[in-house]
Amino acid sequence: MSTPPLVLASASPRRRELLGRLGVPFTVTPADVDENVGGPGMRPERVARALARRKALAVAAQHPGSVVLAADTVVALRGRLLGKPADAAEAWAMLRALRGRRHRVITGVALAAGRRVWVRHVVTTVHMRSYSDDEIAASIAAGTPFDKAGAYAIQDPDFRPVACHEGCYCNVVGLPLAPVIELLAGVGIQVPLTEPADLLPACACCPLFAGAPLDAGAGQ
Ligand SMILES: Cc1cn([C@H]2C[C@H](O)[C@@H](COP(=O)(O)OP(=O)(O)OP(=O)(O)O)O2)c(=O)[nH]c1=O
Repeated sequence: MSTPPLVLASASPRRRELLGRLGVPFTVTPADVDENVGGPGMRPERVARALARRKALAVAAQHPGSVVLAADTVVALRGRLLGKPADAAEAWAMLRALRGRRHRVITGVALAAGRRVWVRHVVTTVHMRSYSDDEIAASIAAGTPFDKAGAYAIQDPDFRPVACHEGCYCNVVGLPLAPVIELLAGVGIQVPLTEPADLLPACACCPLFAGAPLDAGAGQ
């Protein structure tokens, strides 16, 4: 049986690069959806899952016969949801609120085939270091915050705002590969992993990338 074509429903260069590392062929069609979902009290997991689902189904409607992968990343700080900052003032507020504290990053992942859709999510706990106001200003001047949930990039080689994280690193960058591998297998797309025995239970994808920084980096 031939495997269905795979479409990544994303405009994110980071998601494109992470999926590319799995070695399965795919094309890209960004999803254009309303990112407002639920009410103010909605749990971050539900928001990330609902938006990933919405993106996958929107692009699946344009690609009958393909399977469509989409994701959505949100940052949750003490019950508040931080999305992408609208302007420099919002980026300042987010980076000051996150400074020296712990928060959660949740990415919802959805795979759609026609009108069927499967959804997963992954949570990573991130501890920020106590960076200075000058470092925040430099990051904003570089333009890094504006397409990132929470106004930062864990992969930013200049700012390096994260002290440490627990769980999946790729999840923070925008695409946790363990559930992606599982969902693709479910529709008959096998990822050519060579060393599955080496994968850690806490994060089945990060060891694949040890020592290999993202080319897409922080700014793109
Ligand atoms: C927290 C964090 C987020 N991000 C990025 C991942 C996502 O691209 C973005 C969150 O926004 P999303 O709305 O999840 O995604 P997007 O609009 O960039 O792309 P698309 O919907 O087309 O797939 O923030 C990082 O690159 N590094 C980080 O450390």
